Amino acid sequence: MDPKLSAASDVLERVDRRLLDPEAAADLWQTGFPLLDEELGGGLRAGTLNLLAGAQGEGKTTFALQMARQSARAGRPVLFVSFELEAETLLQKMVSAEAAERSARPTSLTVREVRAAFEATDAAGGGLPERLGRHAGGIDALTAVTHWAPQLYIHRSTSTHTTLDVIAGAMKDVLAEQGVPPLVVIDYLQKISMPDHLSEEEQVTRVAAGLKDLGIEFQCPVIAISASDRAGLEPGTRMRARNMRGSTSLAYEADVVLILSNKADVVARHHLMYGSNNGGTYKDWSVMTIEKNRSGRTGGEVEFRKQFECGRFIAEGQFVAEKLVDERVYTE
Ligand SMILES: Nc1ncnc2c1ncn2[C@@H]1O[C@H](COP(=O)(O)OP(=O)(O)OP(=O)(O)O)[C@@H](O)[C@H]1O
Repeated sequence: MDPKLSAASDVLERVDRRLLDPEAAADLWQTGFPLLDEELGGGLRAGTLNLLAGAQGEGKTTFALQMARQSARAGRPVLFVSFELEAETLLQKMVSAEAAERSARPTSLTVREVRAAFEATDAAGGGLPERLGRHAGGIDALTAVTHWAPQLYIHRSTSTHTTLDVIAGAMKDVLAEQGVPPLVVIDYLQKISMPDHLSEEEQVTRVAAGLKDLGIEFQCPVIAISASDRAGLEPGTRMRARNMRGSTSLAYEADVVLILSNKADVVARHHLMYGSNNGGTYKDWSVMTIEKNRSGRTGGEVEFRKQFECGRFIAEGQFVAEKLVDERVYTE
């Protein structure tokens, strides 16, 4: 019988077996952002395509890295497909984020300091422990990262060579080595190599369908960052799911669509003028809108404070209390 064909009774039995076996992998991956997990009905699900889009520089890579770190820390493998940044750059952000999370102080080991240690431009000597050990929390952060680092696989990808098949091959490799499928992160979807004769719309359609298939085949979640179309980058526009490049097919294939916006750009004008908060602090927050959500409520708005100098968002977050608007209230 086709292994993809199952009687509902088999499904119930499978769930029951899973519940009784503490070793069996759960089908939910927590994101590390408790409010987002709540909105998603517990976390990211096996077999889903989860898109992350947003304004330029608003922290898409940072957010995705944080979800990757959460999974690795929980002992579950991650495949990070990076078209944008070198593996070392990603790790620098993660070491800094780890230090910040462990520190009660508002300032902590910054990405810049970690980079100086990695690149030996810090006027210190020795290897990583000696160089990071000069900073408060440096050794603890390095120890923590070293502990979960075997779970994180980084694929340095290029738009000329990294096809869906290459990504599937990397997923197979991780599965073979770890015995369980990885959480997959793609940074970013429109970079995946496709035959040149296809239009961009066709390329994006096939990539989205292919990523969804991989999630189903390997029974893992796929998180893909999406680039914005020109309209979504226009000043005066709030990016929406429809502004993802190749959007019709993307939104159709996706199970979850998350959009990051700068709070100062999307909060209604009266809050800026009369609210207890002000523009200066609103810009320190990113609003995440849950524009599509197959397993829960759609339209949820949660916000996270940025700490980009330490390569992270503060994970606790809060629900957005203010009214948000589609048009930016001011442009610079
Ligand atoms: N060392 C640092 N200190 C402070 N801010 C930084 C540092 N490195 C990067 N940033 C800022 O952090 C922000 C988030 O970067 P990130 O790469 O996560 O955003 P993104 O939305 O993925 O960006 P893009 O649209 O360029 O792909 C950017 O605005 C970037 O300028």
